[in-house]
Amino acid sequence: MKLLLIGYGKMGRAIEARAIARGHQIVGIIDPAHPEVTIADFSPATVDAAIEFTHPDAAFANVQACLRQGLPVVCGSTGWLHHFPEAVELCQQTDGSLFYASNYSVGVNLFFHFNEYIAAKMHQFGGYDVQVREIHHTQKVDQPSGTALTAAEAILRHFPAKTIWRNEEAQQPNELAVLSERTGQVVGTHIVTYSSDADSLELKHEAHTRDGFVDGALLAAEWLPGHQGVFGMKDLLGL
Ligand SMILES: NC(=O)C1=CN([C@@H]2O[C@H](COP(=O)(O)OP(=O)(O)OC[C@H]3O[C@@H](n4cnc5c(N)ncnc54)[C@H](OP(=O)(O)O)[C@@H]3O)[C@@H](O)[C@H]2O)C=CC1
Ligand SMILES: O=C(O)C1=N[C@H](C(=O)O)C[C@H](O)C1
Repeated sequence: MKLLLIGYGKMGRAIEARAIARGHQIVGIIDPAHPEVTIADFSPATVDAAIEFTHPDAAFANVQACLRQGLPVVCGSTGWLHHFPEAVELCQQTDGSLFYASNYSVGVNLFFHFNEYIAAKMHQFGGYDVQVREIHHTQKVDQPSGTALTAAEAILRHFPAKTIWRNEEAQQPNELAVLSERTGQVVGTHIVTYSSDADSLELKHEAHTRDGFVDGALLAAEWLPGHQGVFGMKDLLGL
């Protein structure tokens, strides 16, 4: 496949290496260090899919540019989802292809799946409180992490005792604490803890390397061309 990389940081470089090893061709790299190359230079004739891992402030404009150019786009950037409804609308208007996941690792998507199940059961049986924690490297600019927010939003949907999340300790019983920690080079750890006076149940995902994110993003890029609309890992993995 002919891939356009948007963002050439930790994820962009790791995706480049893995993509080439899988036989793909990198036809362009969009990087602030080379402002002369822009998304507008590419078209469906030259690109099968774009893969976007940049920055919360840059992602939406990049997704818009891809959709306007008719490029299927796989986006992994976090911290821009307040614009997601606009991205969905533009995707519909342009008959485009957009794939988004706050976390591309298969393990995390199973973690999301089981978290939804457990949240619903905990609500049904009662007696438990719940908290989300995420730990990442100190270069991460957004908090809470996109992954923690996906897990928190699922808890709000399936565990109605929690109606709102906050990025600190809960002050009221209806508040879901989503706690963030930044330390060292931690790739990404997410923990959901359900606790009662009697016992605790912890669901934990710990990324050891970025390989899981990279492989998932490449799988999405291989799958997306030919699929029109807005998709996520549930579509790809059949969850
Ligand atoms: N969904 C998932 O599975 C995962 C998501 N992420 C998310 O992906 C994003 C990137 O992560 P990561 O690679 O670790 O971050 P890095 O900071 O290592 O890399 C981001 C890169 O994007 C560049 N950049 C900034 N603005 C633009 C722009 N307008 N166009 C093109 N490139 C730009 C930066 O350049 P410069 O430094 O010059 O500004 C930098 O090289 C984050 O939002 C992170 O949360 C990360 C891992 C997994
Ligand atoms: O910035 C990161 O590194 C990561 N970001 C994503 C997030 O915000 O959830 C995914 C992963 O945890 C790594």
